[in-house]
Amino acid sequence: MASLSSITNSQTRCHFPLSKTRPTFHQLKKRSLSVNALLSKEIDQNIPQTVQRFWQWLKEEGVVSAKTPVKPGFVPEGLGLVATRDISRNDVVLEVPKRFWINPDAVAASEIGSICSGLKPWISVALFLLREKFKGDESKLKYYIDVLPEGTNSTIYWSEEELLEIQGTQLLSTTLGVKEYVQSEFLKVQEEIILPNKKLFPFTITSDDFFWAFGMLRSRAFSRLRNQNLVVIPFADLINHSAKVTTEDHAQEARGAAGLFSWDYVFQLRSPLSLKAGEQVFIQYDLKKSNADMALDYGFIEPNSDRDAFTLTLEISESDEFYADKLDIAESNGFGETAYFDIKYGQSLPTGMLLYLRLLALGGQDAFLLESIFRNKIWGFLELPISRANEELICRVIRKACESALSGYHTTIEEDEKLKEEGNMSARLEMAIGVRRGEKRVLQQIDEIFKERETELDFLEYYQERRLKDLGLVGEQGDIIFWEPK
Ligand SMILES: C[S@@+](CC[C@H](N)C(=O)[O-])C[C@H]1O[C@@H](n2cnc3c(N)ncnc32)[C@H](O)[C@@H]1O
Repeated sequence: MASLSSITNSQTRCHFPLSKTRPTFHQLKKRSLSVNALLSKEIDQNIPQTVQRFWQWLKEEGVVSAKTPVKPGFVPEGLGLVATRDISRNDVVLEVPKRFWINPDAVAASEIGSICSGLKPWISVALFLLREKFKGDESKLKYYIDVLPEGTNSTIYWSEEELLEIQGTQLLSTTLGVKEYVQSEFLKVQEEIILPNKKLFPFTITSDDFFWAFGMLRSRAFSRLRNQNLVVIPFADLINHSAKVTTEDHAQEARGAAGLFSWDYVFQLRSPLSLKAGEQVFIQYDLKKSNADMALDYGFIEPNSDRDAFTLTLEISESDEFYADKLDIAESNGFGETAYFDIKYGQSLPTGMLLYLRLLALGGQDAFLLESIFRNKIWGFLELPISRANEELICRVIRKACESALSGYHTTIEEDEKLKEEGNMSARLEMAIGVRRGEKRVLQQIDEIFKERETELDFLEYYQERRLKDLGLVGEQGDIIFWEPK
């Protein structure tokens, strides 16, 4: 669903103690749970007034009608959409006309359009959302804003104590990087837009407010629509995620009825699964996201290991005597000075990773391959082992990196598993344990791959041997071929 990865995707490692400027977490709004089987056409009376008013507003605006087969309900994931009758797979469950969409176009057409025109899209939408929130009764989106939560379990809202639970993880460094980025964007927008335009922003916007808006966009915006990279769709954004859904194409823009007599673009959501009345409608937010991404963006993770991942960052060192040649080769083959490889649990190493590693480790007697006469062929050579020394160095460096990363976590996999078995923990601690266990499992998997490779070093075929074979000077069994003079 929301894939605001373009906002930032920092891989930088940051360290404790945390910066003191960190914003504090908004308390999650307590929204009591109630039944999820909402079979009547009217909304359940146990549901808070805010949700009832929102539903009423949607009806008055013609967004929902007797034909709409879903309505808001309280579910374990917070608010969600519940089927009011049986729904077949691919049935349209809701349509929201364009005039309700919250996106950069809506900002441009609003009172703050002219002052937001040079801003990053997400910042302009965040300001718009905040302004609507502060306008209260004056806002035409009031009933929608009233049903938005005060936060999520995203790691950007975790306390210092909670963040200690993800010590040593990539999730921690990404979280701190994102927080630093959002905070600096806030200070900039405060100075350049908010404070100089008191008439348009006649209220105080704090860093916590800005983080709230960022978290809402990150967890609720749809990003894969045609022409729409960042759009929040009231009502549609009540839909929750389920791992049971394995397809992603549930949302689309279509021409449809935007009122009793008008037609416009509508955002259309289809159910990926067939459902019985009373069941919750789910979608798949993003198949590609790791559990760490899910924790940061949405504030929940999946329990299975499919989303366990670790990003390996490899870099051509400027102090490498062959820096310029290696960089040239990397760049000619779609890489750069730094390369990021997302390694997933249970999957083979990403394409290009071994080649990039062999390039990084190239030196000594193999350095002749860096000469310009080999420039067009070198990437092909790197597909297979170059020399024992090269392959051995790769194994050593990677295994050492895994060992060092593994030593940065404050618990072992076994300890995490024991804690998990004991159960009875907060959602955030459960996420922390899941992510740190997942990262360690991937690191162990990487270590295993290179450990096994170390045992094969004597049996691999290297560049020189292949070359001699190509020239017909070595037989398939490695025997030297002699020529008898005729
Ligand atoms: C697009 S909103 C969905 C509506 C939301 N449940 C609400 O109460 O407003 C996304 C947020 O819903 C929650 N959510 C969605 N799917 C979930 C899941 N499978 N497990 C836990 N929380 C989920 C998370 O807080 C997430 O950030």
